[in-house]
Amino acid sequence: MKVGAVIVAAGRGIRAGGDIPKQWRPLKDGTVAQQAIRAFTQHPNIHDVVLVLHPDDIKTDLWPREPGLVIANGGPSRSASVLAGLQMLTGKADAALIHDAARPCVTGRVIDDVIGALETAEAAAPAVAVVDALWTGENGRVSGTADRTGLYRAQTPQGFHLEPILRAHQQFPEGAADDVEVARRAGFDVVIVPGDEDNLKITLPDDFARAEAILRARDGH
Ligand SMILES: Nc1ccn([C@@H]2O[C@H](COP(=O)(O)OP(=O)(O)OP(=O)(O)O)[C@@H](O)[C@H]2O)c(=O)n1
Ligand SMILES: C[C@](O)(CO)[C@H](O)COP(=O)(O)O
Repeated sequence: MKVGAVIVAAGRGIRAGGDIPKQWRPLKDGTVAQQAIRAFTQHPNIHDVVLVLHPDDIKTDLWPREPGLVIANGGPSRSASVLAGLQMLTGKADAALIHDAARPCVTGRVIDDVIGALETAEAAAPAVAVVDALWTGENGRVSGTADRTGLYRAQTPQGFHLEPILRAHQQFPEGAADDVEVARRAGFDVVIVPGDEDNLKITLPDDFARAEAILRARDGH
């Protein structure tokens, strides 16, 4: 099974603040996106990597010119960006791992587990079980509680066989929170593989320091 990767990096990182989109901010010995990209370009079982960029970023020097990267134009939603990336894998891969450029701490173990699950599963994605109590809140006060049984926090990379997920995204183009949601709309069976608490999505300003500490601890410096 030939596996490709789609790294979606066409967002604007509004919640993270800063002068440039979060995926282009410095992180350890590169940028946020570069750390995510390297996890896939340096993985022995990933053959093609597509980087999906916002049109405003393509002509800039913000994005890393990593060797072998194929570039796709992102769209107005994450789903649209994913579809653009998947289309660039047509004819090149049997399966696709779809990953947020905003998740720079992804490990080879998570990538291996998603690829391994695809040997027998229609789709596979990493997640961590919810272990905290869950509330609803209004105006700074608890308005209710919710049962956490069976709830997971989804991560990426989310893995699929290429043609089915491409068709699913074409069939269900309206925004979805993730690719598993699109796959479920198309009736796929999705296997959960163990996620990683360190595989955070950089979303808010404080997340950069946490990701930096994770990467430095992993390398011992
Ligand atoms: N139209 C979009 C929106 C998001 N993404 C990518 O999808 C990933 C997850 O999205 P999110 O964390 O929400 O990133 P942003 O949309 O940039 O963040 P914000 O909502 O704070 O603007 C990111 O790597 C982002 O670059 C994308 O490729 N195309
Ligand atoms: C795809 C994702 O990272 C899975 O948890 C998440 O849904 C992205 O959400 P965002 O609002 O686009 O950051």
